[in-house]
Amino acid sequence: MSNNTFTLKKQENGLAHLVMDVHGESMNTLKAEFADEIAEVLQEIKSDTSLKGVILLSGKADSFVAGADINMLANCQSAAEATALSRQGQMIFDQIANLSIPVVAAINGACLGGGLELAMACHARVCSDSAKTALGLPEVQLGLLPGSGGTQRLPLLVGIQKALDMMLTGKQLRAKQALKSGLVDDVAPNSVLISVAEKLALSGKVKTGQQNNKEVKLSFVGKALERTSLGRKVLFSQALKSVIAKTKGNYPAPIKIIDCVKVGVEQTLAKGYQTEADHFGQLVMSPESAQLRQIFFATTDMKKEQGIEGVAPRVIENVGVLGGGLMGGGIAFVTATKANLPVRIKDISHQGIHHALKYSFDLLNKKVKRRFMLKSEMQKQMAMITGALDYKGFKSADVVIEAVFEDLSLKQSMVADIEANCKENTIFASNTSSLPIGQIAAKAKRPENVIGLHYFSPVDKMPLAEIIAHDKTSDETISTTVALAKKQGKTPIVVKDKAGFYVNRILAPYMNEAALMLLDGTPIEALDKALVKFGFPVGPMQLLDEVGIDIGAKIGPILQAELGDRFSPPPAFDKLIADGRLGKKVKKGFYLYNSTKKKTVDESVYTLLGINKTQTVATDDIALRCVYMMLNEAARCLDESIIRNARDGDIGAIFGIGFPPFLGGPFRYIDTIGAPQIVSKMNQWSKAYGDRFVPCELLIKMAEENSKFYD
Ligand SMILES: C[C@H](O)CC(=O)SCCNC(=O)CCNC(=O)[C@H](O)C(C)(C)COP(=O)(O)OP(=O)(O)OC[C@H]1O[C@@H](n2cnc3c(N)ncnc32)[C@H](O)[C@@H]1OP(=O)(O)O
Repeated sequence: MSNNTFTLKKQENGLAHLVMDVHGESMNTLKAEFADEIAEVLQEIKSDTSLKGVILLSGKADSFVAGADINMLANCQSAAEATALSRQGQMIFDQIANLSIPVVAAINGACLGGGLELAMACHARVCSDSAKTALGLPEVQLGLLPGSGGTQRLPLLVGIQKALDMMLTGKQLRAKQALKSGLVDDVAPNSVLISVAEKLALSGKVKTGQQNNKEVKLSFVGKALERTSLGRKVLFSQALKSVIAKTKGNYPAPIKIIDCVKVGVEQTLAKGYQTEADHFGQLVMSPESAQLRQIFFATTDMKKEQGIEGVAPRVIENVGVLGGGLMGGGIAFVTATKANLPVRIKDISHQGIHHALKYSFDLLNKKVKRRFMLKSEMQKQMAMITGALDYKGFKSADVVIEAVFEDLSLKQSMVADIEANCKENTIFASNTSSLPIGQIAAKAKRPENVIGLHYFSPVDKMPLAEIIAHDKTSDETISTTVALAKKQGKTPIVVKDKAGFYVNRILAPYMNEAALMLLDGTPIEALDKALVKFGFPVGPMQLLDEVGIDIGAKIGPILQAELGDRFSPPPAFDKLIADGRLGKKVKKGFYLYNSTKKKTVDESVYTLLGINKTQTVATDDIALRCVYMMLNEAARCLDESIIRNARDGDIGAIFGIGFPPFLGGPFRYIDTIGAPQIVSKMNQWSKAYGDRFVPCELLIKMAEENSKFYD
């Protein structure tokens, strides 16, 4: 077998198949070292005058090309080196585009980043209708931009607006969407993909060389925006405005993406390519991209871990869910639709079952309405979810996930019910956010089967799951629960059974600090703005409104009892509960929830809490006081082995709380700032504001040694 990545195989019909297969790797990625090989293949194509066309395909069974090799980019030592890589990619793809015989890409599976840029350099594209087929330019999620011509080619294929939307969000298109947008020319079942691509290549309809730019179909408004200089001015300035509003200036890549497109459209393609390469080089070296790439590496590693090393998970065929509320409904949804497992819900009322079924129905129906899903597929998925008021149908459950009210004796009785009604080895997984798993398992006959499986709301969207083993949980239970969470599309972290586990434990002091500043007179909007500017998706006051002020108030005393006074709930907050001010769910919280779209603070909160509004804390200090409380607690969690390592702590905070991804998570952020600086600031604040700011032992030790969490 040849060791070449690219092989040209001539066919009897006069076409050649150009197969890309990076040997020894599960996925094709583009590496600089392929340049010579590609040059040779291109020369071979050019010199064979009998060739009628080329079909570019992947040698991997279910993926095309996953982009440029991110490791290669991470190893770049200078912006000039990364710019040169970009230039090299652009030049090679340009040579493909300039071939005088039709080159058609046959795409099955992931076609992302540089992979899509390669496909766009071909003269036409056909993709399979497989669920695995996804086309997109996700570079922005790595803090980068498409650096092999993507910022110039995509607008020519799908229009400026659609191209910006794809590149600024990194969203991936399924086959049908790709066809509708003009990104691909045809869609076919994978079994006939190559013959459809061949037919197209031989049809005489594929334009080659530089003349392959067909006109993008645009609506009337689309034409006005994209085909007039005034329209484009509006379009680009709106795009920029919306990017700045969304990123608060924390992410440089989106701004540079807009610039590349603008230069290519308003000036010349050549200048567009040059701008793309220059910006790409700068972004590869940016700290934001370095952190975002680390998140990719961390999550890729985590996909391979199985809970307890060397302990294989048991096969899961059936899942039960107790409680049809918001969490139960969400858990049933991801179990049926992502894990593809039949799920049986038990609730005490028909209404509860109905609620849970409706949760899935509404989400799936939205997909059907948008034509992302066939009605028959929706019916198939809905048929996986059934409900009952008793334990009928639970006998075969391998895992039962409990999502009932946060009440210890209720949860203990659920454990007893499952032990009585299910198999000997059925796992009982509790979705508690605050009760110790050891206590839930206290009366269990088989405590080794009891574990915590903590999801975050909304379950269908939030990517994290905390897996909490108490001291008697068996290793097999841990590995099996980790496997289930992964199947449900979650990134699980295994944490220790102590109050608040990891995520709520680090969130609580952050929220408390915001509440204390509010009680000191800092306006609600100033608090929220400061933390959104810092990079959180919402501010702490808005978060309290979303989660429920009563929920926050419930967890506080549990944490205080087990972990100490730094968790004592802010005084006067019980007045909010007494006032029925529970947050968004009752349309009464820190903000007003009337029909107007603009978010407005409910000024009556200040009177209720006896607050004299005066902003005395500077915006940066507002954010840092909250964040440093979180960092300190995260370091304590690592010191107490609540989390297994700093990586889990970073991913947990980013995926569970929305800790700013461009900062890499609490531990990477501590490394960036430096433990000595953090300890010194916290010592200052502890003198000014109280003992809660006293830095933990681990941070003090690290400050003394000037050491870091990561090498
Ligand atoms: C110049 C250009 O514009 C710049 C670029 O192209 S930057 C890269 C843009 N591309 C991306 O961001 C895609 C990144 N990859 C992914 O999102 C996912 O891997 C995927 C959706 C393609 C597949 O997901 P999944 O099936 O779960 O497989 P996953 O475990 O993630 O990946 C399989 C292997 O491929 C590797 N891989 C995937 N894409 C990679 C990439 N772009 N670079 C390096 N390695 C990559 C993974 O590290 C993993 O390696 P391993 O088996 O040695 O651990």
